[in-house]
Amino acid sequence: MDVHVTRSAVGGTARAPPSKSYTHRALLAAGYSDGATVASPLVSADTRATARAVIAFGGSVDPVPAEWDAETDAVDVEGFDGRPAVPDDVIDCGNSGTTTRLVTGTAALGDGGTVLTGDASLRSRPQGPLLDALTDLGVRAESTRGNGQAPLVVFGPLSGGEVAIPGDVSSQYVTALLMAGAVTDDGVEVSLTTELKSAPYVDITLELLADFGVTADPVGSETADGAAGFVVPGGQTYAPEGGRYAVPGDFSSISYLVAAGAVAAAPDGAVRIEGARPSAQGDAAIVDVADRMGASIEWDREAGVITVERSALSGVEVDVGDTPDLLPTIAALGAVADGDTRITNCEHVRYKETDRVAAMAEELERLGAATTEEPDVLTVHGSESDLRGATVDGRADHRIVMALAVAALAAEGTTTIRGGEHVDVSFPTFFETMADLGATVDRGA
Ligand SMILES: O=C(O)C1=C[C@@H](OP(=O)(O)O)[C@@H](O)[C@H](O)C1
Ligand SMILES: C=C(OP(=O)(O)O)C(=O)O
Repeated sequence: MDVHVTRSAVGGTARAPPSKSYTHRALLAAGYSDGATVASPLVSADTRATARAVIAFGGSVDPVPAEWDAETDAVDVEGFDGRPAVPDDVIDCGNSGTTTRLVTGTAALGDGGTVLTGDASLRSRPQGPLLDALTDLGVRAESTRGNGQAPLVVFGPLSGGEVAIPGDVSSQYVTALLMAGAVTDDGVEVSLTTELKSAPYVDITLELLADFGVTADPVGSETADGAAGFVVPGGQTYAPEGGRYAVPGDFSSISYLVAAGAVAAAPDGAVRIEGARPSAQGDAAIVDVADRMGASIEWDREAGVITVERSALSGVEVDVGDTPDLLPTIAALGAVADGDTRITNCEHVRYKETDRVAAMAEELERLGAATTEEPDVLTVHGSESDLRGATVDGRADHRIVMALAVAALAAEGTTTIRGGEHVDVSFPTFFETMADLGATVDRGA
């Protein structure tokens, strides 16, 4: 689907969608339990994939994922109580890396084989370190093509143990081992052979596990950042207090709304974002990044409200080691800001739905921005007056689509974004939300 976005001013109040990361974990944790309700889940393509996996392992999900819609404010899960059944069929993880990695961990617990696959993007993403770790733990875990990518075949059962894994490809491997490790007989101890990238996502896992009554800890640090590894005792039971877990708002999604306000809030107007309560999400760093670039931004943490006004932006340096999903947003902000925005420590951002470093460099160039790409640094040489509407390719990647839509708000004329439908992965109402804020958005053919 082509979406046409014309330079326009925005203003008013928007609500952050629920967090994708917490929703995946909460659904799977509810699957590991004997039953729990996930309140205010994100209803999206990726979270449906995790719910389908819970069903494949013998859980039940009400309403079923195919029937989730905008009115779905809670999902009741009857879990498989730590003992996943062997699925009747292949598990289709769609476009979702989180589903694939976390569910590979679940598959390892089964007393039989599980096959996982997904779309072309998913089948190009790295799974090798997780397969190797499971193999070291005595599980047969293979890529059918022998290239470390899905389709994957996993034969459990896993009883636990000690394992070493690199941390610089995906933190989701650690999350998978911790979530599954809690219901093994012996527990799992993971030691990191490299620095951990995307560390706040492991903090999200630890926070959610604690809310489900499961103990897991970093080794050698208070948080995932700087930890030498992680340990989760076995034989634990997943059970959230009161049988219910409520998902907080999503700061990766909030980043597009913050950026829209920073580049295009009407004079005398502001974008107000509700649902922005503090949690373990590293992507809350977008507030600080926008502030450093010169945006007028305030975050009332207690009320969970962010208010952004437009002001002149200038380039900054940002390390995205902890916050890979912010790269597209920061690159879009950088295109509008004056001067250079250097986004460093971003090699792992190349392993997402697409190579997001190359994608943002190339697509922003189409809009008139100059960029310089190095293996782990993206520099955007920004200047709002250079931006002109053009046809850009969203690369079948939700975050590229949304970041380009933000840049389009500040580009002269109209920008056509190919593949607008991919926002369904994490923020299905993105274009409605932008239109409600006053952006000129035409979702034509
Ligand atoms: O665990 C998670 O929920 C996620 C972890 C991050 O991936 P990596 O750990 O692979 O960097 C992030 O990019 C992804 O969108 C969601
Ligand atoms: C990379 C992402 O998700 P996943 O790894 O689950 O595909 C994302 O949402 O940006």
